[in-house]
Amino acid sequence: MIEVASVHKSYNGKQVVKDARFSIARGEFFGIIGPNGSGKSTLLKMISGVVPADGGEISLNGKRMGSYSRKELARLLAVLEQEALPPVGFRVREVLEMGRFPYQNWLGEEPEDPTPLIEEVIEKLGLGELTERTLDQLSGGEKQRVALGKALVQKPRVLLLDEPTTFLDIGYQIQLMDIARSWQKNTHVTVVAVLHDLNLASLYCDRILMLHKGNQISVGNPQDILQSALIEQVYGTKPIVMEHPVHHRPQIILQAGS
Ligand SMILES: Nc1ncnc2c1ncn2[C@@H]1O[C@H](COP(=O)(O)OP(=O)(O)OP(=O)(O)O)[C@@H](O)[C@H]1O
Repeated sequence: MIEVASVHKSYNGKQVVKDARFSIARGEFFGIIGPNGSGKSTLLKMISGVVPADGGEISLNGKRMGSYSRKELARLLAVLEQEALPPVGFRVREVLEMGRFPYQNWLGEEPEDPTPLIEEVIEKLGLGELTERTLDQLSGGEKQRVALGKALVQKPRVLLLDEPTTFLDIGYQIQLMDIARSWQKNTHVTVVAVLHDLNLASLYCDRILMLHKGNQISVGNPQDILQSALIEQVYGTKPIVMEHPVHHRPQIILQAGS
């Protein structure tokens, strides 16, 4: 359970996240949406502990984030962001093995052999043919799958995804989101995902937080949040919102301007 209470953050005197307050249940798939610069990544970075909040409190399982050691946090949280990948000379298998660092002693050993878990992730993410390649030999989409693989190998309680579908074609977007969701269902990991694509947010999230200029506009299920008038107010463009014929969730259809 993640609790965010009255959290705010400023850069150069400008508040970029203002009074964020919400909670995320264990095992929930929680989305954060909002226009460019609305504070999504900053909020995610505060949840992961990378960026300190200026005020308010974030707690995880009833304990303040600041009271966890770095190693404890690394076992609890994994973040998917491409910048988190190591230098390009590393091979894919080595990168996946790095996901086990939080569990290793100073000799690089851990009580249980992680190989079956690493093999499971390689298989689930279809990385089999890439394991001996170095990162500079991968496409943007392949790197994104490796970054997700490293995060899953970490076996976190909370998986933080910062725009996970960037660089991915529609097939891989769905594949990555499906993998995150099936992992969530099987392991009860809590997923917090910053998403630009409102249709993906609609299809995969249990609840969504909408931000606008650092303000928390609303938190609720996709039907509550993905309404045409609210989207227009926040994004400045009016979409048509229909019910998805298969999933019965909001489907956002963009309209070209005149
Ligand atoms: N390290 C920083 N120093 C100064 N300003 C920053 C820093 N990081 C973010 N900002 C500013 O804070 C605001 C929110 O940025 P943030 O990256 O959280 O937004 P976002 O909603 O994730 O945007 P995008 O959708 O464009 O990725 C922006 O105005 C940004 O310029």
